[in-house]
Amino acid sequence: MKTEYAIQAKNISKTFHITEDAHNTVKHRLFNLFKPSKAKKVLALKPMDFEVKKGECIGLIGSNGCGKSTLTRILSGVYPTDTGKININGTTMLMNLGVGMSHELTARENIYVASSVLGLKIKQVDELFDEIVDFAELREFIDTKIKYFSSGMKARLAFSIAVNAGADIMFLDEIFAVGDMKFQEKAVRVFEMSWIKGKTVILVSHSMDIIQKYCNRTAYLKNGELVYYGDTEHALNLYKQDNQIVVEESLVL
Ligand SMILES: Nc1ncnc2c1ncn2[C@@H]1O[C@H](COP(=O)(O)OP(=O)(O)OP(=O)(O)O)[C@@H](O)[C@H]1O
Repeated sequence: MKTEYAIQAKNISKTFHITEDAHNTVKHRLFNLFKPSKAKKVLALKPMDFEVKKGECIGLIGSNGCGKSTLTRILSGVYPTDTGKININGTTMLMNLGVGMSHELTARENIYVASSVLGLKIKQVDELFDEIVDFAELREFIDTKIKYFSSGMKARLAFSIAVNAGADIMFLDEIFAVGDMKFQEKAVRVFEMSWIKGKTVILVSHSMDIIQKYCNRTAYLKNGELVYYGDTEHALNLYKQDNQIVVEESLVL
């Protein structure tokens, strides 16, 4: 039987160009007259191939700044890739703190915009609207601009839209680390359901337990490089080995 892929990415990479010490205030300019701003390149993702089969739940692990969010943003189309090619088979939704939603729009407007991006018609959004609002538990704030929302409220709204509007491929960036305890429990329950329903999930998490529990394969990133992609147990072991905490003997009581 032919394998069906949700994501096929070949030779993708990303470099960010940043300027350090931009002298954009008068004070800054005066004190730095003879010191030009420095341009710097950050190679956030080294060239890599990345494939996800339909219905898989893939873990993405690695230390802070190793490129996990950059990879999910490239695969979900938020950032263009510098090199290579990406084939996506289905609708995608990236869930992390409010990415993909407009801060100047209300929760109601964001529901309509995000759902239509996922391919729903206005009538379908009308039908799902109450379910999305109730699941997110945000009825009171439905006509509030989301720039006034807490990070947990934004994450709840994004999660509820994705789950109810039915994105085929979900990028969940630390989704279980936001929201209060009650919402986290609900998110876990729904997550298990959505997964069973055959959705494709790419799960970014610093929680080894969550990765171990849900992911059949895991990618381990280190300094922008994909050092391992395969068996979850093995990926977690490599990550743990690289991050063994050495406690100085003199500090041990
Ligand atoms: N928009 C951006 N502009 C410039 N540099 C960026 C940008 N986004 C990320 N970077 C840099 O790219 C590198 C990878 O960042 P990324 O956010 O992908 O890491 P991460 O693995 O998701 O980290 P964390 O676990 O802390 O969330 C870092 O060095 C970061 O500073």
